[in-house]
Amino acid sequence: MAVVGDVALMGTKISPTKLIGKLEKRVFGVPVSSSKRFSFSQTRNLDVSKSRLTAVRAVMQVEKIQSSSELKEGSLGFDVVSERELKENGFLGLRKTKLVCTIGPACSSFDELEKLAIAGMNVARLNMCHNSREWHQDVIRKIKKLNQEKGYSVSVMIDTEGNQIQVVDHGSSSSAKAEEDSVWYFTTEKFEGSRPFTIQANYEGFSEGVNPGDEIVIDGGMATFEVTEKVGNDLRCKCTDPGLLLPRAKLSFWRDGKILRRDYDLPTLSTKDWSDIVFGISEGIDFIAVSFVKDADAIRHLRDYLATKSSKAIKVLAKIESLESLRKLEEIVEASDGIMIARGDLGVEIPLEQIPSVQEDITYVCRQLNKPVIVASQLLESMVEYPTPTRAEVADVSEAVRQYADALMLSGESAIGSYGIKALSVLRTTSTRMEQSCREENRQTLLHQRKLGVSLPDQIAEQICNCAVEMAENLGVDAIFVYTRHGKMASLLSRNRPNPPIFAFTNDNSTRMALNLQWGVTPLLTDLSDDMEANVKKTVELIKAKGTIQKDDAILVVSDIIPISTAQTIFQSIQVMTIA
Ligand SMILES: Nc1ncnc2c1ncn2[C@@H]1O[C@H](COP(=O)(O)OP(=O)(O)O)[C@@H](O)[C@H]1O
Ligand SMILES: C=C(OP(=O)(O)O)C(=O)O
Ligand SMILES: [K+]
Ligand SMILES: [Mg+2]
Repeated sequence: MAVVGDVALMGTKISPTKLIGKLEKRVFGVPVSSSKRFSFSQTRNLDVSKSRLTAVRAVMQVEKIQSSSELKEGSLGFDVVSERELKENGFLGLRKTKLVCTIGPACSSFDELEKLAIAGMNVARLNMCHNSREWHQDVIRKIKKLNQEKGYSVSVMIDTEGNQIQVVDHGSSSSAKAEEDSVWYFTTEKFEGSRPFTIQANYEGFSEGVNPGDEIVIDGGMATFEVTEKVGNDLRCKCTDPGLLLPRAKLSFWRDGKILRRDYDLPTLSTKDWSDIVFGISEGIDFIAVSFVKDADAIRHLRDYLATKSSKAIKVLAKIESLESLRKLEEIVEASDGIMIARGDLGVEIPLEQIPSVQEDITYVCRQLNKPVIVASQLLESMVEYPTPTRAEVADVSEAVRQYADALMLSGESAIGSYGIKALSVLRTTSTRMEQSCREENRQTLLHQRKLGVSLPDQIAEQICNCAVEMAENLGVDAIFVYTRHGKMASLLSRNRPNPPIFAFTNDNSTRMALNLQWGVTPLLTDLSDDMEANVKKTVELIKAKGTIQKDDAILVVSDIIPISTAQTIFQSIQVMTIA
């Protein structure tokens, strides 16, 4: 009571009793009913988090009897996890925020990968900085096998090593400690055995433009050195802020409190990155995340390359992790298929206290420009070591969900941590809870959408999707169905962050895998014809047969199947149907 009184005194307009009601709703999840249909949908999902646990358990039990997810005549390409979540939790219980897991030694076995898939991993990320080609190939093949044989639908992303200046060797196999005032020698010269207080950097030109008096910051603040002398290309430095030197620690150079921007002669994609990309194409990956993007050129270049070299559509994500990429944010977002806010390295380049607002800005720009955005790095960092997250970490995850990020990513938590599955379930339950709060507050009605379309068909598509979502909200429909070959309509609907789930029916498997990163979209692989009536009829029947749709459920149907065969008129429409 005292707390409520305090809150009221602090100027909130909500009366204590109303506030208690609001808190109860938050804590116990009592639904706010706005319309009859809406409340009907919600009462089926009273305790989403609890029934979700049942869902995961249930999936674990049925997984053995699931058949192939590949398209069969008259079947619906539902992945086993979404299908189970839908059966257990109803339409509104489908999680909106997508989950990405970095795969490392802690989770690379078939069983561990399957546990992550069951626990909701939508995309598996392979960081090409680490491990061997064979290791990555083995992981990709296991994921494909899980998808094909056990009915999961996990997309594969490779993340390029990129060009960055980092430590190759600091004289110790694990971490080395830099003590205050100790003198260290930075060089690119390779040395055999141990050479105390010597740090080998990976790039010949690392010291170009660096002068005595400048600072070298390790991993964004782990330790700091002052350059005391330049010896040829090498640097003699004194440790001014003691700390740890980890393997492959990253180096940044500072003068008068500002990061030193030097025109490194380093392309965004190195020779190794190109060979990793060729490897990725041959393994049928779905996404390439490009590290240390400086401008839109590298992204355009890669997309052009993929258009000619890859038979399937591979989506290119730009990682925002440098000052340059922030300066050219809009052109990079426009040129790419999606964005990763790589807060790890971004925190090396900009002051840490700017990360939260920069994250919010990037998330906003991405939604405006209709590109999916992943919030990455240190979301649950303490869970690399501990089985529960800190309260601050849960608050960070919730904030990313409140900002309507499309996806959240685990790094070390899943790659090397002992509690990867637990970390994933923290992401799942935390995002589900925040999504519910956003729904109850109807926060999506506050979203403003920038006009995107230039051509008339693009403008029509955009208007149809904006209006469709408004209708869906006003009518309180149970689900939105969209028929889409390339995923554009599905993403335009998702951009409006509607309350009902978006079922995106597509006949293109790469569209289906790409939509795994899109907020609120459940992609389904199915045959589509030019006859929209037939498509709708067939998919409703198939969903009905799954037992997930009920009498009187209302479905809003959006279609933009553009006939490929004839010069028929393009027909884009919104229809609402009630299940008889
Ligand atoms: N494929 C892998 N093999 C071995 N270790 C890995 C792999 N992927 C990730 N890791 C480990 O997980 C940590 C966190 O992953 P990530 O954030 O992707 O990399 P980094 O810390 O290098 O930016 C890495 O520092 C590394 O120790
Ligand atoms: C995701 C990131 O990139 P990487 O893990 O490849 O450094 C990051 O810097 O936050
Ligand atoms: K990387
Ligand atoms: Mg990075």
